[in-house]
Amino acid sequence: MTTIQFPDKLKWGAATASYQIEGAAKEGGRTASIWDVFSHTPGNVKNGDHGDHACNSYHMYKEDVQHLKELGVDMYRFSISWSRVIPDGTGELNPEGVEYYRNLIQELIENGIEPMITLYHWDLPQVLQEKGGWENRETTEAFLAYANAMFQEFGGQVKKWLTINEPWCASFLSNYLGIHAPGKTSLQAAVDVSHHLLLAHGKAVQSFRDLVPDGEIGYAPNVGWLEPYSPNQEDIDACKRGMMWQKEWFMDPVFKGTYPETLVKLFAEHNATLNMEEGDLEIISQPIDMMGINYYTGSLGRYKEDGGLFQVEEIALDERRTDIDWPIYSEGFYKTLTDLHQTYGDVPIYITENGACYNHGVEEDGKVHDKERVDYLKQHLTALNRAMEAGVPIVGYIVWSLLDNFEWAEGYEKRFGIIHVNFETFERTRKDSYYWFKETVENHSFER
Ligand SMILES: CCOCCOc1ccc(-c2cn(C[C@@H]3NC[C@@H](O)[C@H]3O)nn2)cc1
Repeated sequence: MTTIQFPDKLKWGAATASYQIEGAAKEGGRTASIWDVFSHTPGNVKNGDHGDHACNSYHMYKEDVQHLKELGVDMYRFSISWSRVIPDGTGELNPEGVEYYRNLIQELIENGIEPMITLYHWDLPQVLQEKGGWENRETTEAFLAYANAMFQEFGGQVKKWLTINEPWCASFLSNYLGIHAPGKTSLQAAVDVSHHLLLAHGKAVQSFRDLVPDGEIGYAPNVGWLEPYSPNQEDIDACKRGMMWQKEWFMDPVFKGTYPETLVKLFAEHNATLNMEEGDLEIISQPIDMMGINYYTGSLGRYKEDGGLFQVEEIALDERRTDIDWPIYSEGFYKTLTDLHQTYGDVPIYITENGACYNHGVEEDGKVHDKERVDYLKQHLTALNRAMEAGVPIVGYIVWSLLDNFEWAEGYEKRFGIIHVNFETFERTRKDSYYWFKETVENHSFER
C-alpha cells in the first residue's frame, strides 16, 4: 500500500448550488429563474425533471450542515439564488430570502465550517432574461448591484467569494449549444454573454475591494484536458483550439487583459464578433485573490476537418467512463493544473469542483457502495498531490457534490453526491465515499 500524504495547509470542502439543491422554488418570496423556465419547458431536461423541490435543502439546511460537520471539512461552497434575494432582479431585497442565507451562514459558522459563496451559479432571474439576460450589457450592472447587496449583507461573516461559476457553461453551453438555460443556439449570443459575464465579474471584484476589504474573491472556470492523439502538428493544434474555448477565452482576459486572437478570428469567421467597449478589459483584468478550477474529465484530441467549430474530435483514452458517460482521465487533471500554473503564474487555486457521477442506490444493507467514486477520487487526489509537489499553489479541494442533486439537463438520474438523496422522501444516506472522504480529510492522507 502507498500513502498519499497532503500538506496540513490544504483546505477541504464540499460544494452545492442553489438551483440544484434548495427546492422551495415558489416559497419565501423567490421568483422564477431561467432554470425554472428551462426545466419546465418539455424536452429540455431528462425525465421532465425540474428544481421545484430538488433536495429540499431550503427546509433541511440544518441537517445538511450536520453532515458537513461530521464530514470534518473546513469549508462549504454554496451559491445564492439571485431571484430569492432580489425577486425583481434589481431593486428591493427580499427579507425572507436574505434571512435564509443568513441562517445558513450562521449554522455553518456555529459548526466551525467556513462558508464560500458563489454569486452566480447559472440561475439568472427570469425578469432579467426578459430584458435580454446576459446578452444585454445592462445585466452586468444588475449583477453588480446584486453582488454589492450580498457583500453588504454577508461580507462581515463570509470572506471567500466566487463571482461566476463555469462561465463557459453559462455562455457557450447555454447560448450556442443550447443544452443549458436559456437554450439558445447563437454563437453571437454566446460570445456576447461570455464577455458580459467576465465584465460583471470584473465590476464585482472592483467593488469587493471596498465592501469586503479583508475578503478573498475569484471565479470558477471549468476546464477539460485534450491530449494530442499523435505528435502530428494538426492534432496538437486541434487540442490547443479545443481547450482554448474553456481556458484562454475565460482566463486570458482576467490574467492578461486580452482575448486570444485565434478565437476572436475564429468566431468572426463564423459571424460572431466580440463587442467590447473602451475600458472593459481593464475592468475584467482586476487582480483576483484566487481562482477556482472545476475539473471532471479529459480525453485524447485528434484533428477532424468536419469536427465542428474547432475541428477536433475527442477519443477516450480507455473504456472507463462514469455513469454520465464522461471518460475518466486523472492525468488530464495533473496536466491541467501544471499547465495553468505555467501559463498564469502563482494565483492560489481552489479546486472548486471535482467529482464523479455514479448512480448507485441504497442497498438492502441500508448503505450505498460507491467504490467507483472512491476510486475516481483517489486517482484525482493523487494527481492533485503530484501537481502540488510540482509547485502548483493549490490551497483547497472541494468535492462536487455534498448531495445528489439536480444535474441540469440530465435531471436527478445523474448522481454526483457523496450523500445519496431519495428525491421522494428527501432522506439523506451517507455513501461509502462520504466515509472515505471523511477519513481522508481527518488524516490529510489516504492509502492506495
Ligand atoms: C461539446 C458538447 O458538450 C455537450 C455536453 O457539454 C457539457 C459540458 C460540461 C458539462 C458540465 C456539467 N458539470 C457539472 C456541474 N458543474 C457545475 C455544477 O453545477 C455541476 O452540476 N460541469 N460541466 C455538462 C455538459
